[in-house]
Amino acid sequence: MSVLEAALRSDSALLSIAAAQERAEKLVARAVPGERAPLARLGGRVSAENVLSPTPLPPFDHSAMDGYALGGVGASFEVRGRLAAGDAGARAPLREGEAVRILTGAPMPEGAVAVVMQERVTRAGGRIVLNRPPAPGDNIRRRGEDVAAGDVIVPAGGRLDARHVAILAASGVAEIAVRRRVVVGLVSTGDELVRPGRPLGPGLIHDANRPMLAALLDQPAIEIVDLGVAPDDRPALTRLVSEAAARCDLIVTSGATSVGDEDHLAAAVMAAGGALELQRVALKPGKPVVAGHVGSTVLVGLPGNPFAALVAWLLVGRIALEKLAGMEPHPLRPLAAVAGFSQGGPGGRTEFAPARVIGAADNGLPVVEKLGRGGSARLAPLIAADGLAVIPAGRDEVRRGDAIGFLPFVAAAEL
Ligand SMILES: Nc1nc2c(c(=O)[nH]1)N[C@H]1C(S)=C(S)[C@@H](COP(=O)(O)OP(=O)(O)OC[C@H]3O[C@@H](n4cnc5c(N)ncnc54)[C@H](O)[C@@H]3O)O[C@H]1N2
Ligand code: MOO
Repeated sequence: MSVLEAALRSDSALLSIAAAQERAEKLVARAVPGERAPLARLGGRVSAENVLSPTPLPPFDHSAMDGYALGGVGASFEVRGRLAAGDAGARAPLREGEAVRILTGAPMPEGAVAVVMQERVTRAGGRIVLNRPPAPGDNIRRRGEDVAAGDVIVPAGGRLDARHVAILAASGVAEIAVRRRVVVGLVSTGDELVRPGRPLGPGLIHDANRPMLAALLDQPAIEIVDLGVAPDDRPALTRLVSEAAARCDLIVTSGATSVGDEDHLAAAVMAAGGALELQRVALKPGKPVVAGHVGSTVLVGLPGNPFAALVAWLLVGRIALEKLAGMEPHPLRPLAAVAGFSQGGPGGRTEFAPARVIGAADNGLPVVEKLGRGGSARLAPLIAADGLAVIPAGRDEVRRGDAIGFLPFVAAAEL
């Protein structure tokens, strides 16, 4: 038995979640390389460069309102001409006592001190009288007040969404460097697994983990490779892991991580020339999660029980994926919440349990109730849950009203 196998099989001390996250990050030497992508393809991708605005925003001083640009600070003005959005600009500077009819977005004429909204003037023939004079500078949007030319408008390592696309488009940038999609291979292990849609024989169950992970990773920054089910057979699993390492940046397996006779993952990783550098994490459920390398490919081995696989992925696996994707890994941070239940403490592991928000405490924090009776194989409680209650390791007990953590599913869903 190798030292690693011995460590896996002993009841040695557990890695803290923070230590496991640090190791998961260190497993990744570098992010995947970059490529160029147009605006229409940026949603959900990760920027690979600090993008500088080639132009100030707004590019020229313009009116924020429909009204009149005023030359001077008087109470009555002679209206001379009209400026609309898209006009190149006024032919002559405004003089004291003159105003120009101006529409939102039109360039400010030289000499204008403010724009008055049309609702605040009385127009009589060719003149306006101000009901309420504006302060100097009112309703003028200045060139560069939003963005100066050369400002970083999109930082490297950000997950891009509509906000980033808006500022890039406004700056006239049509494409940027993004990380190429991370190729993630998904493998389920176990002789008992049957693809959903096929009938079950005696002793068999449907594979829930691979479809679950595929749904979780169905994101623009990721290309999923479905590697199917590996049997409980060391040579077959070794072959599959070797082949996957040649094609993928990250391999995510489930099952075969624990100490049973058919738990072959650690041995298969070693036989494929790899090594596990993370195992036994203080997670409840999810303790048997492992991670390591096969060549330059990172491998994350999730426990077989589906809820344990989900928790181990969210807390440990996704850290490696974020680093590969070119992001600064950001561990999920539970929100402050209040227990709506009482129970014994989780011992040396941090407990995650399906939970629902049932109200607000006097201090405004959400009160959460646990759903189901626990168990890393149960899925039904997740359906009625809003997220996961988080009970930190080391608590002796949890009493109704105690401070606990809460991880909403919405926060956990995205890379
Ligand atoms: N003696 C010990 N036994 C176990 C320990 C332990 O510390 N000592 N840990 C338990 C914990 S905790 C978990 S979690 C499981 C993890 O086991 P494995 O990762 O080795 O997973 P398997 O044994 O292959 O499967 C466990 C369970 O999950 C079902 N499974 C597996 N894959 C799937 C899938 N793709 N979809 C749905 N269900 C799946 C499998 O049939 C088993 O019922 O080990 C405990 N044992
Ligand atoms: O911790 Mo296991 O991961 O309970 O089911």
